[in-house]
Amino acid sequence: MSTDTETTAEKATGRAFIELDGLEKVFDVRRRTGFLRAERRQVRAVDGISFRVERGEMVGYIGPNGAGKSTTIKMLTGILTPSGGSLRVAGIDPSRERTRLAHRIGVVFGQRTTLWWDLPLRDSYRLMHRMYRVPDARFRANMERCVELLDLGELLDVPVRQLSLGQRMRGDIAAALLHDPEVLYLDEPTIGLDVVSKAKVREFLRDLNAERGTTVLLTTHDLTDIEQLCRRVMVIDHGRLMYDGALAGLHEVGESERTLVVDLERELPPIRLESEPSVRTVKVEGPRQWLAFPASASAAPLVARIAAEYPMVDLSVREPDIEAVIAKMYASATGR
Ligand SMILES: Nc1ncnc2c1ncn2[C@@H]1O[C@H](COP(=O)(O)OP(=O)(O)OP(=O)(O)O)[C@@H](O)[C@H]1O
Repeated sequence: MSTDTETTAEKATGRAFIELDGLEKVFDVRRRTGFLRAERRQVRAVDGISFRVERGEMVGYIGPNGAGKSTTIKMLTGILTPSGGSLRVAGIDPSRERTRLAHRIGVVFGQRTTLWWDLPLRDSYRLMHRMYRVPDARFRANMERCVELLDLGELLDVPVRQLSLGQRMRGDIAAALLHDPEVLYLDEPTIGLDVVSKAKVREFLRDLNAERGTTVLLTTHDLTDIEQLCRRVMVIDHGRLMYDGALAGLHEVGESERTLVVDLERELPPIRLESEPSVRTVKVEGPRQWLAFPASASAAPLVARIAAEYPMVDLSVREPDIEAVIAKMYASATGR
C-alpha cells in the first residue's frame, strides 16, 4: 500500500507517481515480400508521449485498435524497454528494475489470464502468495476482502479452465491485488463480460480506488467503463497523445452536437430557423423531427424560436454520444 512517506517524497521532489516524458517505442518489423525477400519496416507504436499521473488518480487510457495503448502499458510494467524518452513509476525505471517494481504494481490483461489454467483458483493464489512473498496476515486479509467483494467464495475450488469469462476476470483482478499494489493497470477488464459482471467489476474498482487510494490506469473500448469510473481521460492515436483532460471536455474538442427531438402537431417539412444557422434538421419521421445543434450552445433560445414558429407539442434534448465524439476526433486528426 502507499505510505505517507512515499507521498511526502513525491511532494518534496515534485515528482508524480507515474511520469512519462517523450516516451517512444519503435518496433522493427520484417515482412516477407517474396520467396527469399523480406522488407524491413519500422512501426512507431508510441511516438513521444508525455503525461503525469498522481497517486490515487483513476485515469482512462483510450484509443482505436493499434493506437499504442498496450505497448504503453507493457513499458509501464517493464515488459518492454522504451526506444526513447523517459519513464518512472513510483520513482523506479520499470525496464531496469522490473522485479522491484513488480511488488508495487498489479496488472490485468483482459484477453489473457495470469492464473494457472489447470489449478483451482485457491492454488493459483497460494502460488502468488509465495512468489510475491506477501506476509501471511496481509495475504489473508487481502484474500478475504477480494473473495467477499468479488464474490469468489463458491469459485475458489474450481479449476480456472472451468470458470466463465466473467468469473475468471474477477479471479484475475483478485490475483493482481493480493500483494497490495499501489497501482493497477487494467487492459480491457470488462471485455466480453455480460452487463451484471461488468457492473460488479466497475463497482469493485471504484471502491478500491476510493478506499485504498490505489492508482488505476484503465484501457478499454467500452466507454461506459470510462464514464462510470474516470474523471480524467487520455486519448491516443497513432502513438500520440491527442487529449488529456476531463471526460466532459472531450465534447468541446470533438465539436460534438446535442440533439433536440421535437414532436409537432402534424407532419411538416423540415424545420428551418433563419436566425439559427448552426441548427440542422437531421431526420424527419412523421410529426417527429430531430435537430442537431452545437453542444456548447444553450437549448433555451432554440426551443423558444421553434415554439414561436411551429405547432410544437413536446420536446426532449439528447446529450452527445461520447463514442461518436471520439470517433469524430480520430477522423478529424487523421483526415479519415
Ligand atoms: N511486438 C510487436 N512487434 C511489432 N509491432 C508491434 C508489436 N506490438 C505492437 N506492435 C504494433 O504497434 C502498434 C500499437 O500496438 P498496440 O498493441 O500497443 O495497440 P493498442 O492500442 O493496444 O491496440 P488494441 O486496441 O487493438 O489492443 C500496432 O501497429 C501494432 O501492430
